[in-house]
Amino acid sequence: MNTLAPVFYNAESVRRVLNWPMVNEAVEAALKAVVKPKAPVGDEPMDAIGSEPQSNESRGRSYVSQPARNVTVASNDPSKLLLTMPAFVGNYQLTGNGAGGDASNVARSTLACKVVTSFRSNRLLQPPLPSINANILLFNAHTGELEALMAGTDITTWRTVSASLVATKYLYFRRFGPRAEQQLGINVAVVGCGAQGQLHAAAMCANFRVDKLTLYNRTQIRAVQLANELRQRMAHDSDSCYGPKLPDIQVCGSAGEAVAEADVICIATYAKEPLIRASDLREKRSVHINAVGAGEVHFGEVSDDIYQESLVYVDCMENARHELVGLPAPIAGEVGDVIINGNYPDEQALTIFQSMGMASEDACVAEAVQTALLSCDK
Ligand SMILES: NC(=O)C1=CN([C@@H]2O[C@H](COP(=O)(O)OP(=O)(O)OC[C@H]3O[C@@H](n4cnc5c(N)ncnc54)[C@H](OP(=O)(O)O)[C@@H]3O)[C@@H](O)[C@H]2O)C=CC1
Ligand SMILES: O=C([O-])C1=[NH+]CCC1
Repeated sequence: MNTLAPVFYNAESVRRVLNWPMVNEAVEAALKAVVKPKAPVGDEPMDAIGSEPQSNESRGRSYVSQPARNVTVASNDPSKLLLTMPAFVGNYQLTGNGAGGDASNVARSTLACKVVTSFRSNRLLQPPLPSINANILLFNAHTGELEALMAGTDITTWRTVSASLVATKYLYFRRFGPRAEQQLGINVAVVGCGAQGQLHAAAMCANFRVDKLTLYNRTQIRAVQLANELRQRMAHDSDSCYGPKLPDIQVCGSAGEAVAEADVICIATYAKEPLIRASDLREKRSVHINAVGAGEVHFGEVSDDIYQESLVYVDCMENARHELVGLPAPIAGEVGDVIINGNYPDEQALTIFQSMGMASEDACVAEAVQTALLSCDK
């Protein structure tokens, strides 16, 4: 029997404890946990006759149960969607770096279900509302009781941006060396300056040494507003999280112009047609793209000729089988596998992180947020 009523954590409480070290660590844990262990050499015949490879749990590794998300079309308008995203993440560890002062290395387990709507017409309302609205149910992983209902809109934006940060660290920086993310300056382009694009722009500058940030948005005034906000915020916070030199921030008239000199591109729109093409990218490739948005399909906003030249990585191979049908390139692997095994791309590679968004990321971040909030109350 549930002896305590579930706690409600509103958006303000959640925002109070969100920080990049905490979210990045939780998202990295989720990305690693989805990786299925490879059967050891010699075990293949067992797998071939239908036995499951040994589970992550039995090897003492983290593991995930994450069924394909359920999508409900929420009116006659097929762009209004309700997504149900459950996940269990078992046996994962966080060092506590940023997680509310809880520095214990104990293994954690998390059971959660995010319920999220994507109503892109919300931005046309007066006043506008976010396109994505989410709430997360957090259960006691041992008893199954509902412990908390947590506002999940900010968690969705932060964990999605964090997945791009983690992918950039391992798929781009680590090709140049073990601490390249602390040493190398990069040019970043952000295409689409909605909720996702805004936080991608701020977070890239807060987590990496960004020399130049180029912004493109279909409605240009939003890119101009974002550029002004970022310049003000960075000048104000210049001692804390940004590198020795503040980035040069430019607003561009086209997506092609924005990406022309970029090392790292973040694209997060609802566009169904490609906004960037291979001819837009600089000739000496060595470029990484975080492809975040989804129009009709996840991969509509980047052209086929870019995919065909790229190594494409995903957050979760199993989800990709459902959600990336028709992807114009083979999938090279999972980001978590690159983190675990250190099999980084070559320096000159063109890489894409095809971000679908995982319930396990929401679950791990929500658990870290809950831990941080509980430790604030002590
Ligand atoms: N991978 C993941 O885990 C997640 C992905 N997403 C996806 O990220 C994308 C952005 O979400 P979010 O930022 O919250 O949405 P917003 O509504 O806040 O922003 C939408 C952005 O897309 C632009 N846009 C829309 N249609 C077009 C078009 N046809 N051509 C060019 N630009 C267009 C808008 O430009 P304008 O200002 O001109 O309207 C705006 O910049 C969505 O596809 C969403 O589904 C969201 C959450 C998680
Ligand atoms: O992963 C997620 O939460 C979402 N992906 C697209 C809309 C919301």
